[in-house]
Amino acid sequence: MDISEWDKRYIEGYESVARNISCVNRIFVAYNSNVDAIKHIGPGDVENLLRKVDVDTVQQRIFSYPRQIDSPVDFLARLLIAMKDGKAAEIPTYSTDIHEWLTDNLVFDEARMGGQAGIISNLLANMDLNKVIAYIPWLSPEQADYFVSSPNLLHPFVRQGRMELLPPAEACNSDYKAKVNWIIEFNKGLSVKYAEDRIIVPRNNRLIISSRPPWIRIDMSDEIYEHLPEMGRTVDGAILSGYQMIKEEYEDGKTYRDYVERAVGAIGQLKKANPDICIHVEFTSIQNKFIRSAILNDIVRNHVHSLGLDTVEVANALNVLGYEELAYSVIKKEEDAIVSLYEGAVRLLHELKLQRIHVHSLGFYICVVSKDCPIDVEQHLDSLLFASTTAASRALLGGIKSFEDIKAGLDVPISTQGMDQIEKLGAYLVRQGKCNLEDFENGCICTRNHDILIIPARVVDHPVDTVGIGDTISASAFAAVLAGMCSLRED
Ligand SMILES: Nc1ncnc2c1ncn2[C@@H]1O[C@H](COP(=O)(O)OP(=O)(O)O)[C@@H](O)[C@H]1O
Ligand SMILES: O=P(O)(O)OC[C@H]1O[C@](O)(CO)[C@@H](O)[C@@H]1O
Ligand SMILES: [Mg+2]
Repeated sequence: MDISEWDKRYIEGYESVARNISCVNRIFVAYNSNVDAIKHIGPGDVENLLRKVDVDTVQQRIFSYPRQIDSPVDFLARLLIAMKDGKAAEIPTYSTDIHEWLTDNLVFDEARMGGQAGIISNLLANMDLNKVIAYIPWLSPEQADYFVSSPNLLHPFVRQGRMELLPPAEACNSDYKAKVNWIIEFNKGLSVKYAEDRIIVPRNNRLIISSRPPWIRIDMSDEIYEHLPEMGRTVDGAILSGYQMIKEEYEDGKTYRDYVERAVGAIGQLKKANPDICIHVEFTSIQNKFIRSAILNDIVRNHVHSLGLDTVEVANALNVLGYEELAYSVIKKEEDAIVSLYEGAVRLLHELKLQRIHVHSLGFYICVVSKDCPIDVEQHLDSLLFASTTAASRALLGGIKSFEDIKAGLDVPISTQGMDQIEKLGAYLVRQGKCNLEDFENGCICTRNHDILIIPARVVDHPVDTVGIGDTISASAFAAVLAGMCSLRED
């Protein structure tokens, strides 16, 4: 299909999901939400910060590639790396020092809902889903304020042994404090001078400084955990994220094993009363390779149906699963990178025993689906087209306040670079005898042991910001897949 035919197919996809989305009864979302302190870096901002530290030390730190932020030098080193590559990254910090230094030296532009679970809960509630049940282990009054106040967005609360669903403002605990992450957004074309170097940012993206206060636990209270089967009975799907905050060791002697076990147990609890529940995990940039491997091998593998992630995260996942060569070819800027991305997604689908793996990249999405996925490829394509429309609207407007807002995304141009990229993948698939050109052109490819959906995505030239667009893509696609499943049950 050419761009005008894709435009028409996008409208069909949007309308199909708009008809079905009300079939979804409930979606459960957990664990992580935080406050995102967003700073849009402008000309001279980085140079000003560099004047406050020793630039030679920053240069040295760039070579050592810090995997956590303990100082302004670590922060500036990772910021320069991210800006130079235009790549998204999330780096943990375990002290409040950098928060204070950034507050004193950078000042943020806006404080907004952050965290995959927080962003996704608000998105789904604003899409008028029947019910979104959000669970945040550390829901403070300040954090509760960042949830949309809507009757369809509730939080579980156990009182006298009974579980109730309350608005977040009534379910919060004043003993908890807000967790604040810094989001440094940088725009394509921004130039930064440091030492003898000059960086020109190649694409809009963001660096996340993830605060990891000592009280953070990716876990559920025993009371909520015990009531999960009761809650899971009426839930069509669950979207789980935040596992990146699991640590190898804790001050009380517990280790990551305890929290991995609880995470797997919670998924088992959800399935207990509702074996058909569909589980999605939203992945992210995880600096600790050991934890990244444990999440994939011990939580996702065998327990999860659906995985959402971006291109770099596919490479990172392949790396810890032993496909180092393939991981490297995914991220090197060469002609066949998209072919490696597809081949990598196929390996992850089979290695992790998933039903679907949805990869979002700037300009195109690839979704590899197992043969036992309940919805057909055309319905699945609708969900990706709907997701791209929703993401484009978020990038254009800065947020989705209603289902109506999503339509604005249909006017965002389809990426011609994305079209060029997927043409390369199409040529490869036809050469490999995996499909004929017509199937490829329609975006739906059925091979012997998996199906593939490939779409060119709509891309906003100057997005309001980029943080959370990936969460938006994965969650709206997953909600649309659930809608497709529910509509099949109703037919
Ligand atoms: N300007 C844009 N217009 C449309 N989509 C975009 C734009 N910028 C980024 N995206 C999409 O958002 C995705 C970002 O995903 P990710 O890095 O997972 O972000 P996050 O985890 O912060 O939500 C990109 O892979 C791309 O598909
Ligand atoms: O790992 P953490 O600290 O929960 O942070 C997740 C980060 O990822 C995002 O959800 C974007 O995906 C940000 O909003 C948030 O700051
Ligand atoms: Mg993401």
